[in-house]
Amino acid sequence: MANLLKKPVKLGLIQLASGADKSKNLTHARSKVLEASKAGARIIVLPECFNSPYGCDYFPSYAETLLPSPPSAEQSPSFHALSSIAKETGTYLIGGSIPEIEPETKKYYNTNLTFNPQGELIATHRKVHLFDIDIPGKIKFKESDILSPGNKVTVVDLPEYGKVAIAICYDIRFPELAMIGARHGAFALIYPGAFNTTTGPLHWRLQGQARAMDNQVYVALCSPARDTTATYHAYGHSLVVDPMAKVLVEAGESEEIVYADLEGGEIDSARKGIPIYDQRRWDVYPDVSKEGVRFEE
Ligand SMILES: NC(=O)CCC(=O)C(=O)O
Repeated sequence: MANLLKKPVKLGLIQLASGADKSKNLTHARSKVLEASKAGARIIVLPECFNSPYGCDYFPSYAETLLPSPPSAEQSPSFHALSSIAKETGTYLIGGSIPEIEPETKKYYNTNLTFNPQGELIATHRKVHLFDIDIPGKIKFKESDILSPGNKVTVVDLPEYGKVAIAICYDIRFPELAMIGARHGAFALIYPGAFNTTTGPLHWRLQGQARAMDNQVYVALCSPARDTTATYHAYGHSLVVDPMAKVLVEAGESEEIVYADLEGGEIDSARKGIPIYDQRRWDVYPDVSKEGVRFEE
């Protein structure tokens, strides 16, 4: 069986407490990434919209320009902060997400930036499925009022370890995306996210376990800490699930870093024990990971 994860690695999820001040959020993110790297984490994840409050009212005022790449420090302070933190700590930094504005079209996106230990940008993922829901009396949210969707699947190679698939929050509800990532060799599906206090208790853990169980890979969900003074109350509960769908670690609601030690053997033994990965009936239904998958915007 292919060794999807080449060597064991400690994953760190930073359940960051962010506020309205972007530069304070960036400084704070740096101190937490330093803490995680000192604890041995070599792949570190930040939450969705880690440098701003989360909400349609905030996307335009916090949006940064990422093109042409690399952007200047004025165009994207978050790009430069993430790059230098990754380099300073010598870690892979999956930089949650930030609101992005595309300079030519003026379209807004919810965008992840991922850096290698040299501080080089190695992936971007624009949230593909926008969070548009309306549960009467509970929560109404329409990202598509402001944001445009991304148009690609993101699988990135971290040469020392192997591949990870990256997507953002609501993207986790679409198992096709996860399956494509897994079938393109990812050892982990990583979701910076910000579920809320209505859907979080119902589905956050379940979604993480379902994607792990379906695909027999590690799954990590990284949330902001809950701030009840903010307009959007993030669920928290950042967690890591193993390839047998067992929750290895789960945060509470406050700021916290959670860690998990990932090992390739766990993927192999899950797939050997319950061989669904190789029992697919592509003669009965199509393989979504094959036809027409877009890896470029
Ligand atoms: N930020 C998001 O995409 C939230 C998704 C969410 O809460 C859900 O239930 O799905």
